[in-house]
Amino acid sequence: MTSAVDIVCLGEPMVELNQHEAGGAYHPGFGGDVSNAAVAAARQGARVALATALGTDVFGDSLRAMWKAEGVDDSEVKANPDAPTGIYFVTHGADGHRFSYRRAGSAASLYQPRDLPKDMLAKTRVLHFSAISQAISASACDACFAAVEQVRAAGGLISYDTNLRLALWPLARARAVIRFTIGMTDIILPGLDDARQICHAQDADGIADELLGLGAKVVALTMGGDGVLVATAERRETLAAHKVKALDATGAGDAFDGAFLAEYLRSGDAFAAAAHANAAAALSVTGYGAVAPLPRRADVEAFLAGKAG
Ligand SMILES: O=C(O)C(=O)C[C@H](O)[C@H](O)CO
Repeated sequence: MTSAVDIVCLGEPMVELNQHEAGGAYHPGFGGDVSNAAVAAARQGARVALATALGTDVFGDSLRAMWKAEGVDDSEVKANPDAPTGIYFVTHGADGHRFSYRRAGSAASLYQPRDLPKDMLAKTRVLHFSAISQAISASACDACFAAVEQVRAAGGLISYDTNLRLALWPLARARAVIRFTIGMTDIILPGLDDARQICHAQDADGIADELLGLGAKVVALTMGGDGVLVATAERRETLAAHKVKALDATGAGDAFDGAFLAEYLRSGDAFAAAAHANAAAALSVTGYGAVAPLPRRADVEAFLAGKAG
């Protein structure tokens, strides 16, 4: 019997090789946007599971070991002996971080609707996935839509990050799929740069209006140094960004997503959840890699208490 979880994260986990300094060594870590969000939520106390597939290789084994240590449920992660686990490299330049993928034909990209964990999806409170989960292949995209149908039929919430990666698909297709998907989501978590490519509006308020108009119930628009705009049909608030010494923004949006969902499920308050997630995301950029610097609940609370005091 599948035990109930709070959040099922659907998408591709990967091993990360992060070059901290130009010309320097690549440091191993973990990535994959929804896996990052899963760990971020677990570190805030949520019960989280992954729905995906991994290769039966050392990279897949290391992701499973990491999830075990983090308390993330991998019981529904398929093992595919015929396809590899994806990897990606992170390099840093004057214009920020850059990703180079080695993921074509990965086990996660071969994921199909029939691989979905039906029982788990019927019980979860939230399904979280992203446009990367859809961009990696047609079958993975089909699995996302099938999962949305199953979770909505069972009364769960749909959370979606637009994570636009134009190395994976062309903008016209991405925009069409993302705009259609937003119509099925309860919680939409875009970054401002993505939103400007997906929406007609270019200013934060106009983007929030457009996303609510497409059907989202809660919008949390992350705007880097300009903070976060949180909007529902009834209320709207901008939270200022926290000033921290930023080293690597890889996965900052995923840190926000996971912390937001964990806190939203705890309090039912999107504005309190965004304040918590805003602090978690700020802390996540103070170290290298998508997963290692993700803060725990105590870190976020201490940080916020320090700000208040
Ligand atoms: O870009 C991707 O597909 C990844 O999942 C790699 C990173 O971990 C992710 O982009 C960070 O948000």
